[in-house]
Amino acid sequence: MIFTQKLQQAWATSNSMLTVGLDPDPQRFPAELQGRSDAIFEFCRAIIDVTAPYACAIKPQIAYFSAQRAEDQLEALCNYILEHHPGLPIVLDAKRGDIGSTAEQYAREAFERYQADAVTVSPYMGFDTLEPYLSWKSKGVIILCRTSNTGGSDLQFIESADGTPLYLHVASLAAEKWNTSGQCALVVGATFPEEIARVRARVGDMPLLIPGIGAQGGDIPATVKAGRNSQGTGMMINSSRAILYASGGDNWREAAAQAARATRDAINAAR
Ligand SMILES: O=C(O)c1cc(=O)[nH]c(=O)n1[C@@H]1O[C@H](COP(=O)(O)O)[C@@H](O)[C@H]1O
Repeated sequence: MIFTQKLQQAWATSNSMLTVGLDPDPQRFPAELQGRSDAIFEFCRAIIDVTAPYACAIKPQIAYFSAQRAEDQLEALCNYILEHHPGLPIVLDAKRGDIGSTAEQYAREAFERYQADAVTVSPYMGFDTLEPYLSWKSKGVIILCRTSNTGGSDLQFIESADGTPLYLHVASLAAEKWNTSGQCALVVGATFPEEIARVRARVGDMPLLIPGIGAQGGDIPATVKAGRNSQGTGMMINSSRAILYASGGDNWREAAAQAARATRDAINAAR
């Protein structure tokens, strides 16, 4: 199923716009998993199982796996999601960006090796570096636009002669020129609701991946009001650490489920 369709269905069936981010840090794992060679898989599998009812997507961050030499565990997790939670889109957060020939390999990595439904990419090197991802017609290409970190302003706020900041150029290009597959989305940080609204005004109903609530302190009602589309949906609002590490004790599964449910409900209350 194509990415946008899978996402639409997930929004509807789970009544949720929460994306659960997988940033597994073994140092923060509960005691029962310490020292196990499959700890990353088991931690993430449990998190997925308990949070899936409250989520519209799962977003594994690839560096947390590759830094631990655990790409095999990420592969196994993606297979697990496809088998046990087939309605849940997998967003591989890799933030790739390189010349076309290399991008072809990154696209194969995301869409073949990990079977992701979508991948995050940087637009910094221009359209020809995005084309290899877009040639996978059913796959989502999620383009960095206005990132959640403070340093994002260093480049994203640079203005062209008519006063338009770079991040809005990215939004316009994504909506008007680059979206050849109809599967593009944009990353906009919850830490900047005003800019979310400006991006939404430029891109119609295009999906937005919005990290920055939870551990980064973004305001949920302001985010939802700024980012919802004409259907009252249109957002994958990501929370990673606030869910993964809601408790370091024996009740870590229940605490993660509770955090996911509370976040889903807070998002829905603002719709
Ligand atoms: O693409 C992302 O997911 C992303 C974009 C962005 O602008 N800011 C951002 O924090 N993220 C990711 O969101 C995750 C952090 O989420 P929290 O733990 O909820 O703060 C990490 O995987 C980041 O790489």
